[in-house]
Amino acid sequence: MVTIAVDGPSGSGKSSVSKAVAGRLGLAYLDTGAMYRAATLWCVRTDVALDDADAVARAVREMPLEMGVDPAAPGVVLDGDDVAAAIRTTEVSSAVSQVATNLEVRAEMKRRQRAVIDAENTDGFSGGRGIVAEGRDITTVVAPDADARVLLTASEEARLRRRSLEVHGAADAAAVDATRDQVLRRDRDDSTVSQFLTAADGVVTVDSSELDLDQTVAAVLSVVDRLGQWQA
Ligand SMILES: Nc1ncnc2c1ncn2[C@@H]1O[C@H](COP(=O)(O)OP(=O)(O)O)[C@@H](O)[C@H]1O
Ligand SMILES: Nc1ccn([C@H]2C[C@H](O)[C@@H](COP(=O)(O)OP(=O)(O)O)O2)c(=O)n1
Repeated sequence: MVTIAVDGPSGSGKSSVSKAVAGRLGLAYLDTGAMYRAATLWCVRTDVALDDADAVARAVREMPLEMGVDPAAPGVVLDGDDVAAAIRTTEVSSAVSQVATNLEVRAEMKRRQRAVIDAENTDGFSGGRGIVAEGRDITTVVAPDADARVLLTASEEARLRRRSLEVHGAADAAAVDATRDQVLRRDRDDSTVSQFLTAADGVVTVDSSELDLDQTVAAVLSVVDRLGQWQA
């Protein structure tokens, strides 16, 4: 059994690369960013003011969230409702840092994420062969004991271009400008509570600026091969 931890800034390729790595190795996949996004949506839907830190923490502790861990179809179910699309809106992207910088929320998320990681590393009905978990603090806080820890980076320009293509279907100057807030401002806010811009001790950096998706997946797989003391 194995845990692979992947952190990095917005648009570095964490989700697409981690899903592909999990698929290739037959592992489960946990998108921890989706959990913070779901927490933000939950506050919005239950009329909790995002600037009321205590109320947000209380709401998140009670949030009925189920995270799917199949890399081919990682569902996000909030109070029985499939919110996979609803958590990707610009409204949620713009607001999520306010929830993610709440330290009580982070403690609750760490507890839930750890439970998923441990379940996937336990023999039994729900247990599998291991998991790839990605986010901002997986290599440092949630799973510093992971078998392989990767910081996925890319230049600001590459990250803006990718996100712009994804959200607006174009990467001209206007589209890139419209993406700045949800990439650069968000990273600035998020980096006040997590270290994902530089690699912590023992974490291997993979820079994807000049790589395409397949090359980035291959680079992460080679880190896992090199560091992994486990049997595939
Ligand atoms: N190495 C890469 N080269 C080109 N495009 C990439 C690469 N990695 C990711 N992408 C694309 O960039 C976009 C953002 O990737 P994503 O995995 O959502 O990043 P993150 O989870 O780090 O925010 C996606 O459309 C994805 O297909
Ligand atoms: N482990 C994590 C994962 C995400 N977050 C926060 C920071 C991000 O702004 C939001 C959303 O994360 P997500 O990975 O979906 O962000 P991207 O748009 O893919 O870059 O959650 C966090 O604080 N800690």
